[in-house]
Order: sequence, then structure tokens, then C-alpha cells
Amino acid sequence: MMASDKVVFDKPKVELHVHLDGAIRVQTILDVAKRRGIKLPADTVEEMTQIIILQEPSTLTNFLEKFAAYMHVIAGDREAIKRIAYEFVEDKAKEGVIYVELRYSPHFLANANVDPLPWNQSEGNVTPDDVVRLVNEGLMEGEKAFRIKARSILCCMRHMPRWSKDVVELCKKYRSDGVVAIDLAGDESLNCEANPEHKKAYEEAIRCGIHRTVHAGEVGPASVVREAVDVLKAERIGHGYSTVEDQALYRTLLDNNMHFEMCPVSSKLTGACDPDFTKHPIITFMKDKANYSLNTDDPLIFNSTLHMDYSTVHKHMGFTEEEFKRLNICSAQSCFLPEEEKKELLQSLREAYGMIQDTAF
Ligand SMILES: O=c1[nH]cnc2c1ncn2[C@H]1C[C@H](O)[C@@H](CO)O1
Repeated sequence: MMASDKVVFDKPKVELHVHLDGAIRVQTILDVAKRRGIKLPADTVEEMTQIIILQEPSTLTNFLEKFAAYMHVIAGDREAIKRIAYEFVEDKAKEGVIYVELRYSPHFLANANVDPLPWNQSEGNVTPDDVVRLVNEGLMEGEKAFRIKARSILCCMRHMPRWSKDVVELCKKYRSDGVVAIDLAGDESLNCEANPEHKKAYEEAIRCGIHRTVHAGEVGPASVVREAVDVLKAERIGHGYSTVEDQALYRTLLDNNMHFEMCPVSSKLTGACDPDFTKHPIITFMKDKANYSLNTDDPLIFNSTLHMDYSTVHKHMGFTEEEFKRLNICSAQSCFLPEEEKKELLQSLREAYGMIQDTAF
């Protein structure tokens, strides 16, 4: 299908755009379903994988429907929520990621204090607040076991504006406990002017100094990116491929050093970009030495790994080792860690990349 899992950049990496609920192990879904007595249409990893994954380039809408194949298994189950966070850290460490920002909607994993109840679940006692605590616990145990750093971004969902106030409140509550930013995910055709709750949540985030990223310009036009920047005051853009269609906006964002969270494999399978990778907008960003990262987005549904994203751009877009180093430095500079921790991360990367100048005479 795509480039392979071949490791083309075997050095420490930073990943800034990956959905926890799109990065669950299939085996875990099967184990939890069995324990909870939930019937699934398949009982082997191979068969269940075929049901969950997007095989061919599709649409964002079809892609978003894929979550319904398994989210009801994990949502509302304390042990499962903690487990997926822990395993996520293990999987990222194996890919050579030393710092990751993962994102999720606390409401999508809850079965109490959430209206409407997602995934046709019956009401339980796991609130969005419990979800954040459980994810944090799993991440912290994973960090200790696998010696990498993981921080979270909490997602508002475009079609669920009534959840956005809770999301920003959770960002505030857990800001000293691993939550670094707010995001807006989901179907981009729903704009923010029509849903003032998202705008209000982002205003509160600005007021409280919570970092902000927004999914924009993935399948939507450049105007969604403009809205993310002008209205929601996004500091980073999730995807942003269509930005290049508005040259004035693209140039302004380059001048302002805006960070774009790019997801090559994802962009093909969601139909966001032309399936011919040689025509991909990432090539323009690369040639312009833009500030961007390479990310998996939803490796479960794309049946992918971070190595696959790197090998895709290496094989089809002419990315070099030097560019991989440069974009990882850009990613570290644009991450949402506090300044001191960011400096340490940059230092680790520069050391690993042989970029440290020997100042001793
Ligand atoms: O690529 C994406 N674009 C928009 N929304 C997305 C994408 N990947 C995942 N999501 C949604 C579905 C998840 O349930 C939610 C929170 O992680 O974010």
C-alpha cells in the first residue's frame, strides 16, 4: 500500500499529533471485550484489524465512523482506560519517540456526566474528569517504565459544542498534572462562528495561559485555518494542508513561524490529500523550510507506525536525514512543554543528532 515500516530515521523523535483513542492495540480491544462480556464481530487480532482499519483512501467522515467499531469496549472501563495510556507510552518508546503529546476527548471515554452518552453505552460512573485522571496514571506509569515523556492535549469535538466548557475546565484543573493544551477535532465543516461554545472555551484557554492547537485545513479549505488562527488564536495547526491554497495566509503563517502538525499516511487515507504522494503539500512546506512535525494521527485505524510516516516522505517526497533532524528540532521548539523542559528536550535531540558544538578550547 504505502511505504513500508522500514526505519529510515533511527534517531530520537518528537511526536505532537496522535490520538490516544486512535492508537489502541487491537489485542487490548479483544482482551477488554472478553473480560467485559462484550461481543465483537471478530475474535482474532487479524480479523478485528481488518474490521477497524481503513484499507483504501476514503473520506474523513468514513474515517471518523471507524471509532464506533471499538470505542464502546474501552469507554467507561477504568482498567482499560489506564491500560491504553500505559501501552501507548510503550509503543511510542519502541518507535524511538522521546517526547510525545497525545490527545483525546475525555467525553468519548466516559459513561457518566456526559450528554449524550457516546457509543450507545449504558450509564456508568466514569466521568470525563475520571478519564483524565486514569489516562494520567497510565501515562505516568508508562513514563517510569519506558523512560520517555508524554503529555496530553484534551480535545473539544466540533459536533459537540456543549462539551467544550468542560474540556477547558479539565485543561485548567490538570495543567500541573500532564495536560498541556486544548484542541478542537472532528468534522471541519462545522465552523466556530456557528458554535460559540468552542470560541468561548478557547477564550478561557487564552485567559488562563493554556496552549492551543486546532484541527484545520485537513479536509476543509484554507478559511478554516484562517478562522483557527484569527478566532481561536491557535498556536499550532493540526494538519493544515489546504493552507497552501491561500498564498497570502500561507506566507503570513510562514513569517509567523506557525507550527503545522503533519500526518502523511493519515492524509492519504482520510482523502485529505491527493493519494499521489509526489503531489503532496508537505513537499511545499519542506522546500520552504516551514515549521512542522511528522505524526501518525491514528495508527490503529491507518494500520501504521511512525516509521511508516517517515519512510513515506523519504521514499516519495525526497526527505533527507538532515530534514528529519530539522523538523524534529522544530517540533521540540513548538511543543507545549514549559521553557526549561523544552530546553532539555532540545539539548537531548541536538546531542543525539551530533549538533552540539564543542565549546571547550
Ligand atoms: O484526523 C482527524 N481529524 C479530525 N478529527 C479526528 C482525527 N483523528 C481523530 N479525530 C477525532 C476522533 C477522536 O475520537 C477524537 C479525539 O481523539 O478526534
